[in-house]
Amino acid sequence: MDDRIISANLMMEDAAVELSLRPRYLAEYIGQTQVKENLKVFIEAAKLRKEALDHVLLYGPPGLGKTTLSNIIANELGVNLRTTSGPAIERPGDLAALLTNLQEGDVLFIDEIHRLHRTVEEVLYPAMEDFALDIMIGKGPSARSVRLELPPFTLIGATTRAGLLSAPLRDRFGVVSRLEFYTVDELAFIVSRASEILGVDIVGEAAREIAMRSRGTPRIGNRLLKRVRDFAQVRGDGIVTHELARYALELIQVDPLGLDQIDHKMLKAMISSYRGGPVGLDTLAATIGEESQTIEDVYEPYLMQIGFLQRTPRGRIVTPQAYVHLGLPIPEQFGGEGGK
Ligand SMILES: Nc1ncnc2c1ncn2[C@@H]1O[C@H](COP(=O)(O)OP(=O)(O)OP(=O)(O)O)[C@@H](O)[C@H]1O
Ligand SMILES: [Mg+2]
Repeated sequence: MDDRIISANLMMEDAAVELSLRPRYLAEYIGQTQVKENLKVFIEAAKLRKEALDHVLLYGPPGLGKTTLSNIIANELGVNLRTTSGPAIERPGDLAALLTNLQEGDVLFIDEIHRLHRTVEEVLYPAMEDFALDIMIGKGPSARSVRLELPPFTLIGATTRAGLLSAPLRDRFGVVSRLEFYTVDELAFIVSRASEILGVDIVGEAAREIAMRSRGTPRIGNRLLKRVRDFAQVRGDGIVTHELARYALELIQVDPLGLDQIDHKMLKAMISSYRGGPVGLDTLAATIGEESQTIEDVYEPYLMQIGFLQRTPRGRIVTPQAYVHLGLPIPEQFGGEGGK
């Protein structure tokens, strides 16, 4: 079970708070400037032409704001949003029911769109392209297909794994946007905004301290803020000072770059047992008792982003920067002393 405090995956305890912290309009959506600027134009243009916005694919690691952005797009368009997810649509008929219930211009949001069933995906093609459903009536030789018109709509698909999307599905999205990890400044802003909404008294340096340890991910920033607030209330006088934030983050074992004990364990195991790599993904997974896919989608992207891990055809390798961060001597193959 993935219950690490630095996990970017949604946890039960996040759900209620996330709803209240979710920005509702583009102007409140911090960061992702490129994606936002483009969307602003496309939304404006669709509204001017009184047409449905082109289909949008949002991809990137968990917790970066894909669901949030989908809600915002519907709000900005002033249309309804229907939400579902790839695995929830079991049969083509389920999708047909969703589609025929849409009103003109509505947004249908399909989360985890890479997990759509093949047969369902095929129904989606004509729906996306021609706003039509092809329905088979009857069986055997007398079977025939009837075409049903749909109101023009916008499909927004979200995925952490764009690589798993079939080419025909990917090609049917007019707008494809990749969400990036947030900068420390952006995260500090997000944490400050969340503090205001939650009524947490926090100083700027503390918000920044939390931001630095949030792995570029708003969901983690908001979660760390809640934990730090607990310490401020129980061990302090309710005010999140810089010292208190540092003290709390140290106790919950999230280091200054946002790595936890498991990251440390993984990197150290790669160094001590495999001389820093290359190590295959499955070996790595077995070493830390985590699923390969979770490592690949959730933990590794950040470690690569900060330059601690590199992916090579033969496996993952630990970089010199990681040795420095862990306080270990840089090995000879990187021109270091190798602990001699
Ligand atoms: N740009 C942003 N500005 C402010 N807060 C944000 C932003 N992006 C995300 N958040 C916060 O982070 C939380 C998580 O975002 P969201 O649920 O949209 O992520 P997601 O990409 O859909 O994750 P998953 O891949 O797990 O579905 C939101 O509830 C919101 O509070
Ligand atoms: Mg989501």
